[in-house]
Amino acid sequence: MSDNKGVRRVNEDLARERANCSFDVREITFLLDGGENNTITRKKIEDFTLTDELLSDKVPDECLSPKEKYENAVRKSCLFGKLVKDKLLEFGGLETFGPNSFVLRRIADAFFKEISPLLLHLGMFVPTILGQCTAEQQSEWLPRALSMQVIGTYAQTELGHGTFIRGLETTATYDPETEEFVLHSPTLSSFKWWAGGLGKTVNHCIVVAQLHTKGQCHGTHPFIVQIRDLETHQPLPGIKVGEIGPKLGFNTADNGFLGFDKYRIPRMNMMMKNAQILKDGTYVKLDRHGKMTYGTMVFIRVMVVNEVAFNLAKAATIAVRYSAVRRQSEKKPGEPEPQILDYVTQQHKLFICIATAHALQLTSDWLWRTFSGVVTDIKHGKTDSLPEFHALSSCLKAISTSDAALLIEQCRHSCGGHGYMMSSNLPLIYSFVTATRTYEGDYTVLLLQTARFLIKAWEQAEAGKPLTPTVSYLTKYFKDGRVPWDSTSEGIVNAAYGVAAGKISACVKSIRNRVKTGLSYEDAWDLTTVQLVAAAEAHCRAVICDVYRSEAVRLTEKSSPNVRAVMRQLTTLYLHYWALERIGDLLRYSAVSEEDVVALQQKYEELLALIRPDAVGLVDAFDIRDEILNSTLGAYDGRVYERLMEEALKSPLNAEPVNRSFHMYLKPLMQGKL
Ligand SMILES: CC(C)(COP(=O)(O)OP(=O)(O)OC[C@H]1O[C@@H](n2cnc3c(N)ncnc32)[C@H](O)[C@@H]1OP(=O)(O)O)[C@@H](O)C(=O)NCCC(=O)NCCSC(=O)CCCCCCCCCCCCCCC(=O)O
Ligand SMILES: Cc1cc2nc3c(=O)[nH]c(=O)nc-3n(C[C@H](O)[C@H](O)[C@H](O)COP(=O)(O)OP(=O)(O)OC[C@H]3O[C@@H](n4cnc5c(N)ncnc54)[C@H](O)[C@@H]3O)c2cc1C
Repeated sequence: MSDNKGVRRVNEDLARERANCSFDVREITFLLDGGENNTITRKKIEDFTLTDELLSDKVPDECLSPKEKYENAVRKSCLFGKLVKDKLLEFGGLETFGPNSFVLRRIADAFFKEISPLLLHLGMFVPTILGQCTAEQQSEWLPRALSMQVIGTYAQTELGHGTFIRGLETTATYDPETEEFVLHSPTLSSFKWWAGGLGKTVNHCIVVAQLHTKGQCHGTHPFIVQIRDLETHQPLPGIKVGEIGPKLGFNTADNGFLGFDKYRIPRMNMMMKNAQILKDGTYVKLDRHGKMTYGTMVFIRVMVVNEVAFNLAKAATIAVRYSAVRRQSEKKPGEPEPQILDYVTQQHKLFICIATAHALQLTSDWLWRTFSGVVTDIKHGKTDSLPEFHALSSCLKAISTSDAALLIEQCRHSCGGHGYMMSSNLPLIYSFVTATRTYEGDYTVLLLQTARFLIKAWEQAEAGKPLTPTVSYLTKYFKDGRVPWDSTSEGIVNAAYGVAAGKISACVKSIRNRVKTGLSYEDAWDLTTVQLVAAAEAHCRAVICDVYRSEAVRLTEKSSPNVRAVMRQLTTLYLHYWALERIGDLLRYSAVSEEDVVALQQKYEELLALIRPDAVGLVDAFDIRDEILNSTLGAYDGRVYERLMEEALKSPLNAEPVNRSFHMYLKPLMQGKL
């Protein structure tokens, strides 16, 4: 596969796909990056960070022991941290990145095949200092955290409780005599469990604990707690800390446990932006909304939507490129084996992945802008937009993580046996993304939070009160009756809102009927939760369809006709896919007819055929470098079989022709001497 100058050639099928692509790939890259300048900046950063020799591992990470893997991840995290500090700050300072901090996440994937043990430091420790500390506290902690003298994590979840924050058992009892809090873990179930980096890496953590003062409990509050000596790294007296053991993924994140035995911290280590303890132990509540201490979780839920969109784009890139290279079976007797991308079933598996990566990325950009507005409101003392934003970010986090995990697994299936290889990177991408469905709020629990908001919104609509933007559609669909059917993209989005409204209405009726039978509201709610989760999902799907369609139209207003055409094909494919997936709901809540369903299916199959010639161009437009993709199946040049063999030869089992187990066990067994 090399020409005589030693330059590696691109696989011929991939080269042909690229030659036949109908549009300029760079144009879509610019759209996805938010403009050509962002692409230029990203590429510059990638160019000077991804050349480092520390990227290459002689032995694949997956062949190392858990301890070696962790140590390698710490080594790389420190080098990555230094690189960020030295080179990127030189490049213009972190502030110049803005939403481009996503570029850092992208680059980080080239350094860590799994997770950096420092992810929680930058991902949650620093944001919580920014969101929960007073200005004075920030000036104490932020410089130390940013210069990595203090390395931290976020320890909220306990062995006994993750979802139910009010049920956390760790206590922080104020002692006015010494002006200290006494942290204590009264039970085994109160041990902190899961925090990333806690097991071996961090020296500080944010601990969420029940605050007691003057004999009263004031609920959960965050505290900054030093847990290890800065010089020796030994756990401090009164601290019991360790790592929780192997997991499905996240195996380099040293998730940990932590218990306190009457451990004392200074009063000022309580994060005091939203509530304070005065020296004499008086509790002062500053949070007028009541849930401002949940702020870091909301921030991460917003970040996670972008995170999973990017990971789905990686999986789609791997699977589509591989499907263009891989040939299998025959369509007609005697014909050459086709590229597996030519099977319509394969297109059905993969093109929805490309479209969903776009849908989630554009929705994430929109969510980020909405979030910035909410943050500005809060800075001006306005918290009215928080309930709606909590409902919106909760359902988008739940649906995006769940859809992405399912589709990444579909990408793996679509690569057959080779997709099962760790070197394809699909198992690691999946193990990372499937965790996002649970952490930062479980899927069902978050959809029920959204449902709570939707039911209230329905009641407001009934009472003729004004509704906030994302639920204003309820007024339109308030009256019973089926939504008219119209097979245009706009018509499908309207029908999706109609379905959501129909489901919310059905939930309201169920709850009310159950209450009429004498049940309490809580019991009636509980019995209706299957429908409530489905209603929240329908609402969220309508929002994603709406945002994706309108954002794609807006972004392509000035695009070339071919780019506009292919972007339109993808949005239409996405809307048809979901209309067909939820056809039962449409038959129940809209006027769609059987002929309309046939037409939807036919149009969907036509779209698969239209997108087919551009599939490789579309994944190339994600512009994910080989170092970041980290995949034998998905590299730009398509040298799939060569890479699979190269990686196989790196296996430690291939370092010697005969393994010692032959002499120890097999031979004695063969000779009847065991
Ligand atoms: C939502 C809950 C389940 C609520 O439970 P309850 O019903 O018990 O709540 P309450 O009674 O307390 O309150 C009800 C009331 O409050 C409203 N509410 C609830 N939450 C909020 C909120 N957040 N904002 C606003 N309002 C809120 C709710 O609507 C009700 O209102 P009404 O009464 O009016 O109806 C809650 O308890 C909960 O959230 N549980 C989930 C727990 C959770 O999420 N835990 C997270 C632990 S930390 C974690 O998991 C970390 C994971 C690892 C993270 C890795 C980060 C990677 C991400 C990438 C980031 C990249 C960073 C880049 C850095 C780099 O360069 O690398
Ligand atoms: C990889 C990973 C990393 C993590 N990192 C951190 C970290 O750094 N810091 C940290 O503090 N935590 C962390 N967590 C913990 C994470 O936040 C919790 O696991 C998550 O919030 C879910 O809580 P839980 O485990 O208690 O699940 P549970 O709440 O016990 O959920 C179990 C089941 O019960 C259901 N359920 C629970 N409550 C309800 C309800 N009210 N109604 C209906 N169904 C319900 C859920 O839907 C689920 O099916 C991490 C978790 C993972 C997997």
